[in-house]
Amino acid sequence: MNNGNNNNSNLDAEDDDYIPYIPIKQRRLEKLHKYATQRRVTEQSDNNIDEDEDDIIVAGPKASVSLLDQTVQQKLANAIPEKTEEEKRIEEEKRIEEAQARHKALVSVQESAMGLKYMDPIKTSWKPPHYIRNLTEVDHQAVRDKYHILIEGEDPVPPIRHFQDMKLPEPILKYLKEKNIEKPSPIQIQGLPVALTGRDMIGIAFTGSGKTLTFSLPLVMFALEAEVRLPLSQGEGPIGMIICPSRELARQTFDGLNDMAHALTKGGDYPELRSLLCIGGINMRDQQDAFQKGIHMVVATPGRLMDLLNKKKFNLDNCKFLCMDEADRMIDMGFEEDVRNIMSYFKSQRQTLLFSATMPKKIQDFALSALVKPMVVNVGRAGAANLDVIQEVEYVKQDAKMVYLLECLQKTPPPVLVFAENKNDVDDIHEYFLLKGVETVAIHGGKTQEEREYAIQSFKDYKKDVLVATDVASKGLDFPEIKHVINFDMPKEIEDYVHRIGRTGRSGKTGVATTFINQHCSEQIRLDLKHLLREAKQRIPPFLAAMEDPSEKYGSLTGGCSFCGGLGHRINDCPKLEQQRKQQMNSMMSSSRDAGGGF
Ligand SMILES: Nc1ncnc2c1ncn2[C@@H]1O[C@H](COP(=O)(O)OP(=O)(O)OP(=O)(O)O)[C@@H](O)[C@H]1O
Repeated sequence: MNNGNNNNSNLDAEDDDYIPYIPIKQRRLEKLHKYATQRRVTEQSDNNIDEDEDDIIVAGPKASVSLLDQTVQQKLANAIPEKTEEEKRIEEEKRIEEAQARHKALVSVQESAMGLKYMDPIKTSWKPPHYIRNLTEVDHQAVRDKYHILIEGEDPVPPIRHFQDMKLPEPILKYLKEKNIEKPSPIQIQGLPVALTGRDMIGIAFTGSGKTLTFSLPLVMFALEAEVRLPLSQGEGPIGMIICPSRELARQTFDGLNDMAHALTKGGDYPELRSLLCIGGINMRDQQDAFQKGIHMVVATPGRLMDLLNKKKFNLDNCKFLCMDEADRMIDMGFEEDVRNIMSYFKSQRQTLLFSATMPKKIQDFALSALVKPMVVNVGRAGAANLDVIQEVEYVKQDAKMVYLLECLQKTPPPVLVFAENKNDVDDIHEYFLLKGVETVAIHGGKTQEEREYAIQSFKDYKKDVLVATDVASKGLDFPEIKHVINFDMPKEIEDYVHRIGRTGRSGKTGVATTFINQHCSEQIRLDLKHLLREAKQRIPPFLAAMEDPSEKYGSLTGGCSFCGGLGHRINDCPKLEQQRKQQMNSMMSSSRDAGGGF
């Protein structure tokens, strides 16, 4: 990216190659502590302290340790009581988490370079009605308790149980009614007032629980307020932006925004609000009208957005609202660098909202330092599966999967969604179903945009009974009435599993999810799955029940791994963290090689 701040960009890039570095001072102290403990326990000489090649403390006889260090060692040996295994484990976990959290933030490069930190949230003119404001915090908490809403953050905004009390324009209330959205869902009860007041927010709630409306409606209100104050003209805008990890999800969110905007112009004396969809594979000329009159809202995928910003098709000078949907998935899918770069296009403070059904602590840490007085609104454990989904896990041998898949289609009436990890499998299943006379469509990254849109639309319109897809379709897509999700294979990450099965059991309806498992899936993911099933009070099949359980080793695994959210392990054993470290190490080694430097 060339944004006039190359140095900063380089700094930023370095941040992304970040290897959790433990400062020398800390390593030394840890080493000293280890040394002191060993001395007390074994009473051995200190010749055998050092095992690591890169230790800072010099290995060898005591004579080679400085007097100062010897004094510190002696003090530590006398002062620090020996820690239990549990204490050490907790300490180690904390250290890993802190190392991960450092240098990861959702701030623009300039802001971070200038040390700029916003202290107060963005101001909107929206306020809860006085009769809600007059209630006590105890009353508000009673509402939260009733709907199992957990919040964190200073000056909490009150929850509101009825759309009618949210000061929404009449046409919006009518629109919601027409869509059979009568009462706010728990995430909306708390999330809508938070977003409408302009507060930064992390919103976590089950798949299918109405998160999209929680951020889309405030954006429409924000854009409306801005337009009423000072109408946009050509080349201006956007006022706010939603970033989604996939094209399909972006389109769905875009359609929702447009529906609300049309409801406003159709049903009342409200100005026109224009939105722009920025995704790969569509022709921007088709949206020339929005460009010409000024754009209020943008819905985009990160890559395409970067492209358009680079080409100066529009700018974010007046953009004051940013929402990242499926924020954790976006970072996991490798868009972190893009997101950072996008941040550098903002010229002033914005309201930032992050939403997902799965939000491991690493992503919360990534964001929290950049959010201003944020409120975290949480309905259910982050990463927990939707309890309206009946989860069935079956052991199916690799070569029996295709035939058994056909049999599985009989479990429920259509529509059925089948997930497979790779494109070839999707194509094979698609072909097999067509041969068997099943009305099927398929989507994956190798299909053209037209093919993808045709598949989604014909499935949504009930013209096709089965959609076979890679994970593209798992994130946030809202297909009404899906009866059954079949996982032809288990995804590599438990969050993807939660998102996949969350395509059914939406807005309070029950659905079934069947997952094929065999020896091809890793032990780690099987353990995470076992814990997830247990948490959701689902049947655990014998081959998972028989697996050795690490919770026996550690006592309780409440909350699971704080890095990836998997329930079957702790951060110390996290395979994803390990993989990330390896990647970082590789990229550092290659950049070091490129620069002709040594390690
Ligand atoms: N308060 C409500 N009452 C009834 N239905 C609702 C309500 N809010 C949203 N819906 C409907 O529920 C469905 C799921 O909502 P949505 O797509 O926002 O879920 P989500 O939480 O974003 O799920 P995911 O995590 O999969 O993205 C949509 O069809 C939406 O129209």
